Amino acid sequence: MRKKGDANPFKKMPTILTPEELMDKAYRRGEKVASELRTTLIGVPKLLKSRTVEEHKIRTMASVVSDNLLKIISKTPSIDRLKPFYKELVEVMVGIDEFKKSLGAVKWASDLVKKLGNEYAKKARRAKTPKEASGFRREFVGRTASILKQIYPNLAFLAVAREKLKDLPTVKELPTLVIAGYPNVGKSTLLRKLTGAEPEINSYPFTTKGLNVGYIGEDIQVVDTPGVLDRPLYERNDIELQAVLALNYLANMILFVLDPSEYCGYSIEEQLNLLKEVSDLFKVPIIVAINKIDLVDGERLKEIEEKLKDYRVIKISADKDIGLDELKKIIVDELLRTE
Ligand SMILES: Nc1nc2c(ncn2[C@@H]2O[C@H](COP(=O)(O)OP(=O)(O)OP(=O)(O)O)[C@@H](O)[C@H]2O)c(=O)[nH]1
Repeated sequence: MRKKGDANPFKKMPTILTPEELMDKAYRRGEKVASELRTTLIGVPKLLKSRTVEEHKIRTMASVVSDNLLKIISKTPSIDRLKPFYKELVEVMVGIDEFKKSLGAVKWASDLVKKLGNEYAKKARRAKTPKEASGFRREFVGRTASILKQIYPNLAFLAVAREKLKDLPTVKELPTLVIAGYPNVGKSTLLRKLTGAEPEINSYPFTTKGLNVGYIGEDIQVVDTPGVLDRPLYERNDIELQAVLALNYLANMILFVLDPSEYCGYSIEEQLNLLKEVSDLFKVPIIVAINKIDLVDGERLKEIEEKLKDYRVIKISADKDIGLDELKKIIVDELLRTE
């Protein structure tokens, strides 16, 4: 079986501190180390004592700042190694270039603060007077604060990016069926019936409803897309469209659900137009499920099937459990075969 891949890779990104918060944290840790040291250095000559205290203060502050920045980088997934689905969404939501640039700036600052920490710690250790030792420490603090100020825009960008990206849907790296169709045609009923359990609800960029994800056994992922693939594309702005297009990287097969009873509130013509759009947009096999067959007579069904001659069609009732075993078999055969 294929590796399942993990959850949304941005979930692990740490909270990004502001420069002030980070300096504060470093300062407090430095003070703590210094006060602990002072108690162990009672009786030590004044110059030696202040050299030691300042050196350790500098080293502590440098590593708090440098490690904190480094943690942002190590806990952020490498953009170049992201799955195409996530990569596409990062591009749409925050921009890959700016994202990489900001991480680069953070790395630069982390390295520089570490280097300065070493330099100033050595200087403090060799200071000629206690005043000079504390002067070196103050200089180090000033330079560190100004480095952090310089990367403030990058940190702010990353904080916003994290906020947006941490809620991306959790999808696994499995053969995936994407369900499309107008609202109320029976998509979520079908998802529930196909996957057995209540689907996991994930948010999805630029929609209010999100993605619902379920699994057929351990091998197939089924994604329902309320608010994403359920209305004509011309009604969407560019950014929404790109979020729809990102599904191209997720879908191995589309199940388009059609409601022949039109109780969903959309005419057959409207539904066929959306089907045409979806099939033009996605370069993967499409199956059309004519749902709610319990609500229409045979004559009407024939008429509709006639209009779907170009598609692979299956007639079902999600609610009344008609044709679902056959549909499931088609999905499993198709997805595990094309894998
Ligand atoms: N009679 C009948 N009703 C059905 C069938 N399938 C779904 N329904 C009903 O149709 C209504 C809409 O079904 P949903 O599964 O919520 O539709 P949806 O497409 O997920 O709707 P959105 O979440 O708004 O996109 C519900 O009241 C279902 O009970 C069916 O095969 N026969």
